[in-house]
Amino acid sequence: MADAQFFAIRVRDLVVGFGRQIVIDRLSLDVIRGEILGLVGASGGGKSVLMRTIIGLIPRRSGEIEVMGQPIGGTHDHGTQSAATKWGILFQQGALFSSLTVRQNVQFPLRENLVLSQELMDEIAIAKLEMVGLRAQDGDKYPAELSGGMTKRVALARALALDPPILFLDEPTSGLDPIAAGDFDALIKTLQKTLGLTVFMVTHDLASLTTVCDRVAALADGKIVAIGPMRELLLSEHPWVRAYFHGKRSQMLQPQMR
Ligand SMILES: Nc1ncnc2c1ncn2[C@@H]1O[C@H](COP(=O)(O)OP(=O)(O)OP(=O)(O)O)[C@@H](O)[C@H]1O
Repeated sequence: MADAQFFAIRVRDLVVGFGRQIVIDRLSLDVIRGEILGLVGASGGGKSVLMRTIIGLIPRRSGEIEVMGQPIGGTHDHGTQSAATKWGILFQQGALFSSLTVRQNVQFPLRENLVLSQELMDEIAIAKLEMVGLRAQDGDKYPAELSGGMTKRVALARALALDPPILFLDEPTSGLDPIAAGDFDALIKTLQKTLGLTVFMVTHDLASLTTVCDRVAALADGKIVAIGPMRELLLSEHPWVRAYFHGKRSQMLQPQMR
């Protein structure tokens, strides 16, 4: 199907809720292969729920989801678990295993999913650490010995361990200072270009949205109310999108965007 080659993620009429609360309400969204899509929305608006549902970690009430041409969840429950391990995922609390070294953390998905010699796993770990801008010797450190920026990079190296075609990032720059956040953004952009990765990124970071995202999608009232390059989002008439990008705080931060 031509569409499956063009789109990395296709979501149709998705409904997700908890008890009486409907969080995602007949939402549709297409993510193009090779793009970095930024997802914005109010706190508690359902961004993480949407991401986790796409990955197959949260059940849906109705709707269709396809990731890299494969249906997620629904009646194919055996596919759910493999989807979560097959795609690279960096959660907001992307905690590393504190009792494992950096190298062992990066190797964790390899151990869980493949049978490889220790030598090969060590080579892969070094390659992944270098890919995210860390040194081979950082592999001997424990998570408690890392800065926030290094921790995110190790979590990213772990997410890349199985060479996923798609990365899911939940607020990857939260908690980083602006320089570390900018460096992390540049790394994501480099990975997109060099590995041809598709990136689905939940973020509140206006700098990330303007500098690395090819398109931005705005989630409000359980739906995608605007989607397009940042310059188009800035022209959106939707009240929530206007308030988000043209509110006092955004204007203070982004005078050049007006
Ligand atoms: N497992 C769950 N059980 C019940 N309710 C949940 C569950 N997960 C999320 N919710 C609810 O779904 C809504 C959306 O939460 P979600 O974490 O997706 O928001 P968000 O847009 O990612 O917010 P933030 O920007 O603050 O991280 C919230 O009202 C939350 O309480």
